[in-house]
Amino acid sequence: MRNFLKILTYLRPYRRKAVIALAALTVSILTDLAVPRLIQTIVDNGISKGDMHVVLGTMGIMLGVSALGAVVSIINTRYSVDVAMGFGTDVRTATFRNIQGFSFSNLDDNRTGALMTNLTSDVTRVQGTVQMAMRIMTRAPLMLLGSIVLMLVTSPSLAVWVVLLLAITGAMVVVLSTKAQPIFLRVQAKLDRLNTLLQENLAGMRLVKAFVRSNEENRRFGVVNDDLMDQNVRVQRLFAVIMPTMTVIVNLGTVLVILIGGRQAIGGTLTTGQLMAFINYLMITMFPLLMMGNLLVMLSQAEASAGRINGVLDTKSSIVDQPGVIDLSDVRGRVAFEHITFSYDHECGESVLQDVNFVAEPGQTVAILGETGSGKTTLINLIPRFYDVCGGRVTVDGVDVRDVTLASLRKHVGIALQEAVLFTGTLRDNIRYGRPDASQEEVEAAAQAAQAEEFILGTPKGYDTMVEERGANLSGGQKQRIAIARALLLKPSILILDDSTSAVDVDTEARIQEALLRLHSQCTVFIVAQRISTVLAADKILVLDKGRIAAEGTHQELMQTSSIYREIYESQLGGGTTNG
Ligand SMILES: Nc1ncnc2c1ncn2[C@@H]1O[C@H](COP(=O)(O)OP(=O)(O)OP(=O)(O)O)[C@@H](O)[C@H]1O
Repeated sequence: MRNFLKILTYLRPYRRKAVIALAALTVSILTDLAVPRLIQTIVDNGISKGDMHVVLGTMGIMLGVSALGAVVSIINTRYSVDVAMGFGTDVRTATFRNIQGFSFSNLDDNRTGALMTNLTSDVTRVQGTVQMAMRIMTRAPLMLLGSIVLMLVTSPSLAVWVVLLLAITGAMVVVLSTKAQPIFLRVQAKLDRLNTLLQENLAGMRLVKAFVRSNEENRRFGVVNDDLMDQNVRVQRLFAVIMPTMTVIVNLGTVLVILIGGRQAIGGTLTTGQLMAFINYLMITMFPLLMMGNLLVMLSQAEASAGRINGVLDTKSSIVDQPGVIDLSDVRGRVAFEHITFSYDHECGESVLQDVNFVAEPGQTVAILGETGSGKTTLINLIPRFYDVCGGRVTVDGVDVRDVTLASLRKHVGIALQEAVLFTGTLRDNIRYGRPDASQEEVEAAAQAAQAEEFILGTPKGYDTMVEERGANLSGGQKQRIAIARALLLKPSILILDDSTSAVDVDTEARIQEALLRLHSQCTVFIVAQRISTVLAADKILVLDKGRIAAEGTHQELMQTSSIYREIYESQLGGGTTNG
């Protein structure tokens, strides 16, 4: 229960409402417990003695008690719903906010599907359990206690038998729910797997179709879905046995009470009213006790969910501002890599970058070339400090990127990521994503430089055209140009284009480069490229090979000095233009 109890700290703002809900619950229990005693009075003092006044008077009290019971029940439900919903919303918000603070490395460690499950079904389950806790879960033990006390007061000798029966039933409930617990946890695990599979499938539906893998996907889904069904069937089968068994026990208990109580009543040591009260107490005690079985299972599910939520909530971003760091201001754009070693492994095991050294002077265009997997994206990700290095340091204007605030560093770095991610909203909103206050003129200027304006104005609604989920209504090249415009709008001192013109035709790419040239004096540009035509005009070309800089220089220099570069050049442009 450690995780569930820990997450209950989020109940703190709702303490007052929780107390009201529990107070209302206590009154409602008292009213429930009063009814059998009132029936006893009606039978013993009214019907047996032929006193209609007692019958009518006690009935009046019963009605009043029932009405009070109904009112406090409504109050209890209202307040417990308020508490549970508020609690659930706060936990969801806290989890979401913590995920927003995740570093790239934290995101690498957490699968999207699992995070989605945390934010949806896990939070809902914990929230549901809190609501149950304030209604039935507290009710059951209190009811049990109250009934036992009242039974002992009514007839201690009969109560002893009933307490024995309750103890046996309680033990059975614990045994059965302990048996059911692992099955319920397995159902949960299967459901999580189904969610992850569904999410992956729906996100990649186009790929599934393109590769004609629907049958295989149907089979995969079928396996997981059948698995879930099997587990659910096992749970239901267990319940099919548990519920009738419990009913038999309740009935046996009633028979026992009638047998022993009947004898006492005939012998004159127990009144008929007391006997009836006993049977009623047995009923109102047994059912909450049986329900405790379900509640124990619910608690263990909530514990598992709370464990997963706590896992996310306790994850601290691996990239944070160190104490005493300053804001980076007035950036000129000199970027230096000094003996950089980097690994994705938290323990800095296998290196992806090794002893990388270079300097990009303000206003220079630095192109990074290299075969796939050579470490190009990894290298540029170190400039905005998406990851921390294992050795060496990355500096901007001579300052280590770890010695300035993340927000101020990233404000000066515009980046168009390898995969152009767009959000639902208008094209304008997407371009303005990093600077929502930008004017229309600024948006247009950025779109023009990114060669995006022509296609934007070609759409019926222009800048107001809605982008569908993940930019589904745009072409790859259009998405890339919006992503470049988005980066340019920041007017960054350092601009990073990570293979972000790969889906754009060569002419458009050349026009984007011309526009970037005009920005030269204001901005240091890093271009990761696969196409050599993209890098010919760069002030400096870095050729990466298995995480090391294999060659560095301008196009002309590299044609003289680097065989790897010459090979790439020959293979792509083979004897064509040598401008640059
Ligand atoms: N998030 C990550 N976690 C672990 N390993 C990674 C991660 N990202 C990249 N790698 C590994 O690091 C190496 C360099 O990857 P990187 O993406 O930097 O290459 P790249 O040169 O940009 O390749 P491409 O041209 O295909 O984009 C690869 O071996 C890759 O498998």
